[in-house]
Parts: sequence; structure tokens; C-alpha cells
Amino acid sequence: MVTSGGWSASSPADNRHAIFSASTGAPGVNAFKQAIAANQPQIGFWQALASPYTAEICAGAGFDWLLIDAEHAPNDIPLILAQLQAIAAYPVEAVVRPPIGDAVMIKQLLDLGARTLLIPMVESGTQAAEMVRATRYPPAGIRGVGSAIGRASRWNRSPDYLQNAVDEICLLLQVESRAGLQALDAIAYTPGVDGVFLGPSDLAAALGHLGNPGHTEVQDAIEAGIATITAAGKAAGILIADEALARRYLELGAAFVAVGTDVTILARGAESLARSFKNPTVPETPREKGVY
Ligand SMILES: O=C(O)C(=O)C[C@H](O)[C@@H](O)CO
Repeated sequence: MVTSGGWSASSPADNRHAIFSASTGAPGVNAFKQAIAANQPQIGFWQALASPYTAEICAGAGFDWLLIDAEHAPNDIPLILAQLQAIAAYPVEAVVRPPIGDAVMIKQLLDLGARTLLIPMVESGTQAAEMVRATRYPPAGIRGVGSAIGRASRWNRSPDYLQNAVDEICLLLQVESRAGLQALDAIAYTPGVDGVFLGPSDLAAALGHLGNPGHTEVQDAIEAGIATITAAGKAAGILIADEALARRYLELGAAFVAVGTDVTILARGAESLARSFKNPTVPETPREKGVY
């Protein structure tokens, strides 16, 4: 028996399944993957504090997904594992972003029990197909078989992991360069890709508007990208802390939208509180209309 946000079991067999997928209520079912496939909007939150403690705080906040960022945050394999474990008891999907789309790193993350991955800087259909193969066991792919000693199968307590893994794994790829935009159709149509995330910061830089993701050219590329991705029958995603833009992207059909980051909320909130006592008359420093 699985209760929301936790689990209790009446027998070892029940316990095995309950441990495996407390957040979804069924063994191996990735509710996030199902939701974005059905274009049910999933609201996310970026984790860059690299802390299982703060990850658990955010896991109970009510988001649909949390992104554990190992590209721009000081997250290593042990810290990613600790955050996966902290989040596991809550009805929220942990999405892990490695620093690069590398088959060896993908193997490590999947064996850790990460089942939804966001791969940065994908720039071709060929690269997209390589990422799909990295998430699949032979003959469909190249993922090494070691789940018997991995958390992914709960150390073989889930006897059908090898056969079911492909259905549970959700692969999201990032397009955030000129080359990526030019190959967006090929990337989105690649079989096995579940969603495509548009990276506004890197897109802005690639389009010549470093630090200004709100520039018209960047916004036009994002809106066109959402249309291309959804036309391919895939889920479109993005990170944007500007509420009006986030709602705009959702209206355009984006299925997984992160609406803020833990670091930004902490930094700006601490600054605001300090200012209110230390410099109550000093206005907040205006910031470039940023992503987050
Ligand atoms: O290009 C982007 O924007 C993203 O990929 C998201 C950011 O990298 C986010 O991780 C904050 O830096």
C-alpha cells in the first residue's frame, strides 16, 4: 500500500514495491513522464544549493519536479544521491542534469536511481539519438548492466527493473545554441526523446544578447521553439522566473516549466531582509530582466 508522500506496507513484497516508487503509488511508473506526454503542465523548481537538506525542504513545497543541477551547481555523485534520497519520499519528480551528455555519466546517474534526466547543450539529431542509446540496455542501446548493485532497482528488490527501465526513464534534452535551434526538428522528432528544454541564458548568449534572455530575438526563438517541439508531439520545457513569461510559455503549450531557483530565492530574500534593517532607505539594486 502506498500513501501519498510516504508509504507503509503490510508485507515484505508490498514493502519492496512501496520503496521503489513512493511518490507515484505504482512500481516504476514515472508520473512526471506520463504527465508531460499528456501535456499536463508540470511546474518545477531549480536546485542549485547542492544540499539534501534544502532539497527536502523544497520537495515538500508543492512543485511537480525539482531539477538537481550538476552543470552549474557544485553537485557530485554522492550529493546527487543524497538529494535523490531526500526527495524520494515526496510526490515530486527529481530531474537530474549532468554537466554534459556523456554515456558514462548517464549510466552512473541511472544506476543511482535518477530516472528523469535533462541533458545540456544538445546540437544535432545524431547527438540526440546517442543520448537515447545511452539510456537503454542492449540491443537498443549501450547502457551497461549493473542495476543489481544499484539503487535504481533498489538492489534487485524490483525484479523486473531491467525489462521496465525503458518505460520509466524520461529523457529531456536541452537546446540552447544556434546549432541546436537549427537542428531542433531533428532533435524533437528523435524516437526516445520525451521532451526538449530551451535554455534561455545560453540561447541569449548564442544569439548575441549575453545576459539578456528577455531580448525580442531570444523570446521569438523560444516561442518558435515551443511551437516546433509541440508540433513534434514532444514536451517543451524551460526555466524562467519571470511570472508573466512563465505563464506565456504555459499558454503556448510548454509542459514542464521551472519557475525559480533555490539559490535566487535565498540570496535575494536575505539581501532584502538585511536591507530592511541596515539600509531601509536604499532601494533594491535594479537587475537585468533575468531568467531566474
Ligand atoms: O541556458 C539556460 O538558461 C539554462 O540551461 C538554465 C540555466 O543554466 C540554469 O541552470 C541557471 O544557470
